[in-house]
Amino acid sequence: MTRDYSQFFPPAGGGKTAERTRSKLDTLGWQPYFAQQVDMDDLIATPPARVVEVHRNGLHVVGDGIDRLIPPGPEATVGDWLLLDPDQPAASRTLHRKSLFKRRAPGTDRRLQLIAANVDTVFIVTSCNRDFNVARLERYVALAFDAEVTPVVLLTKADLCDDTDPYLQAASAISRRLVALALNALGPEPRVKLKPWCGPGQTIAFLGSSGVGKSSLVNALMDDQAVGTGAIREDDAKGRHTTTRRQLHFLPNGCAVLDTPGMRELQLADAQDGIADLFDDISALAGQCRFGDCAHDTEPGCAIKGALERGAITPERLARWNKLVAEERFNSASLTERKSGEKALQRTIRAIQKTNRK
Ligand SMILES: Nc1nc2c(ncn2[C@@H]2O[C@H](COP(=O)(O)OP(=O)(O)OP(=O)(O)O)[C@@H](O)[C@H]2O)c(=O)[nH]1
Ligand SMILES: [Zn+2]
Repeated sequence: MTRDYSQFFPPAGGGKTAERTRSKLDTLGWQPYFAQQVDMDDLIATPPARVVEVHRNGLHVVGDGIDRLIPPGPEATVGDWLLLDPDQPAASRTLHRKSLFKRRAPGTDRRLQLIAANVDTVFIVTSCNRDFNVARLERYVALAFDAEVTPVVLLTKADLCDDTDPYLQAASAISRRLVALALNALGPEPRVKLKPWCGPGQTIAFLGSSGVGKSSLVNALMDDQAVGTGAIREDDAKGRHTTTRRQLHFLPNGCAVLDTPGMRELQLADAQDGIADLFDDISALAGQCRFGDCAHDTEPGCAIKGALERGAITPERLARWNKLVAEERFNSASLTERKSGEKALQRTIRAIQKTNRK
């Protein structure tokens, strides 16, 4: 179904303005998915604005003629679209998301931590060298599926590698739904090869270990407008905000790049649905075991063991599935510990700040 949403845009000042509004919003990543959630009255009273940064003291939002900090209130993260209530910004409505990277904090409250919203494509970056690791790639692909974001695997440093085929084959074998490309992250190649996912209005993000070429790729997409690497720093011990770059920034062609510390720290925690997607064949088999709590070990009527014996699944893939499931459990557990550690640290920092103010 295609619909013309132009009617939803306020015609204030004539057609030219409406067009300008639309194109400004388009370059911020406004898509029919969001437009169909609002009617004309909403749009006039509460113009759309996108969250480009989350600060401790509020949300930085950008829209057509909007570039401001609003107080905390809306449950939103970087990449979210708000209908900005000009009189009561804290009461602005968050539109339904196309996709969401999140973490569920385990423990009693199981609070949801929102990492990044409305990413269209996530580039999972690794290099054609010893960084390459199928198990790690699988983990990232599971995360992407869980977030409902399209994953594309990028194998960088192809220029330093004699034969990229084995890497490409191993990466492509992870899922039928996965595209994998080998390239040189430096120079003009990324602009050409990544074009299908980096058009105006698209939102992209990068996942991968340190040193694989994520910043180089962004720089290459920026033309020659260099992005300072390491430009984002966390609040320092005194609680001063030292971020120097927006977490959602825009390429000259109107493609949005989402880069948050949270994205870089994403673990497998809560990628359960993604794992099920990635190993849909094995997950389906697990559901057919005679016992609901089958450990796929010595139990009679185990569908997974049966498939293994028939050669329908390989022992290697089964081992990776087992490992992912185990890691997922481990990560969820260690997150609780990490969280309580963080809270204790924050309490200490606050106590120090208080003493300093006296
Ligand atoms: N020859 C070659 N060098 C590359 C390629 N990609 C990255 N490099 C180099 O590898 C180093 C690390 O690249 P970065 O872009 O900083 O890697 P990163 O993933 O952003 O690393 P972090 O910022 O630590 O997360 C730099 O010296 C790059 O010039 C590539 O495809 N070919
Ligand atoms: Zn079983």
